Amino acid sequence: MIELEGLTKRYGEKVAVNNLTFAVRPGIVTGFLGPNGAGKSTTMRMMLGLDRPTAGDVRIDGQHYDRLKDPLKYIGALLDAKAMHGGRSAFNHLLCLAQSNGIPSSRVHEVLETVGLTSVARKKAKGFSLGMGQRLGIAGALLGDPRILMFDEPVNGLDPEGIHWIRNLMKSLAAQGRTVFVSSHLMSEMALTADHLVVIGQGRLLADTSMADFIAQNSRSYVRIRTPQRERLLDVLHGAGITVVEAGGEVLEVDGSKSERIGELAAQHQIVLHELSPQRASLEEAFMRLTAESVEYHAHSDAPLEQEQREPWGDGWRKD
Ligand SMILES: Nc1ncnc2c1ncn2[C@@H]1O[C@H](COP(=O)(O)OP(=O)(O)OP(=O)(O)O)[C@@H](O)[C@H]1O
Repeated sequence: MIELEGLTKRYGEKVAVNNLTFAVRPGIVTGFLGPNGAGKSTTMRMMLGLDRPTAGDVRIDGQHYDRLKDPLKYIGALLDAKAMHGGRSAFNHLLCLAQSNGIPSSRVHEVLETVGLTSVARKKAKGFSLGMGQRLGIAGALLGDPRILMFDEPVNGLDPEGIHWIRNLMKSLAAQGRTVFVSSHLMSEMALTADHLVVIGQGRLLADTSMADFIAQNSRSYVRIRTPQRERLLDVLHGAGITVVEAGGEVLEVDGSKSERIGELAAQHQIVLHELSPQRASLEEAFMRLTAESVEYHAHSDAPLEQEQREPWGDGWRKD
């Protein structure tokens, strides 16, 4: 379990993390979402004692990170896959980590096998692709067989097979009762992996809820209907007190989840339906809806900005 209490980090005037209170629980995968610059990496760094909070507290199984004896046995983390000595082989990189944390060297072979790097274990890490580097970082996180795992953008650079592998790995770690905390900008992937979500924007907590509730609370659910007998169906639905949004052509939309009722009414009145499908927004839509106001950097695909609106980080970007 990871517990945050009023966690705050300021860099000068900038409040990177603002009074965050939440718990990351064992047995499930918790996704950590937020737009660019929301404060995710800063929060994760504070969890690992790499940044000191300006205020508040974060505890790993009830203790501060810096009080943990052999911390890799409590919490394993992948923050930056490139943060390793490129001149060392994968094996030696892991061996150094193991030796400095009281972990038997036999464990190095096990984790190399788990992440699929056994055949390149003696090769220098600087020759590794981004995906291989991610796998080596994950091996380091698993080395101490910790109860808590934290991954910052773990699928970055992985091919589809690698993405599938890490999804299953995270799910199986959670199924073993471990605490799994993972950030990603890949919403479709997060939707398949996480059971619970913590969402932040501009350093503040925006949501701490199950995946299903998050999507339900931040999106419109409706039924999409296609019929060649549009006018007849409209009359029937109006007669039954059902409000219809007309989407053009053969398509009608009805807010809520009334597909059974609509299907029954259509059958009663012998109206042909070509489609009757309940629609639920994707995690991506729900996320964009919730975080729209806390996105700091917007790309504009319309007309180019006037010169005076441009900012030094590049054409087409504007800080609101
Ligand atoms: N060392 C630092 N000094 C000054 N400002 C910093 C520092 N580290 C982070 N920040 C600022 O704090 C804010 C949060 O940054 P952070 O990297 O935690 O966001 P993030 O959610 O991880 O973003 P991304 O999704 O882009 O990786 C940003 O505005 C960033 O510029």
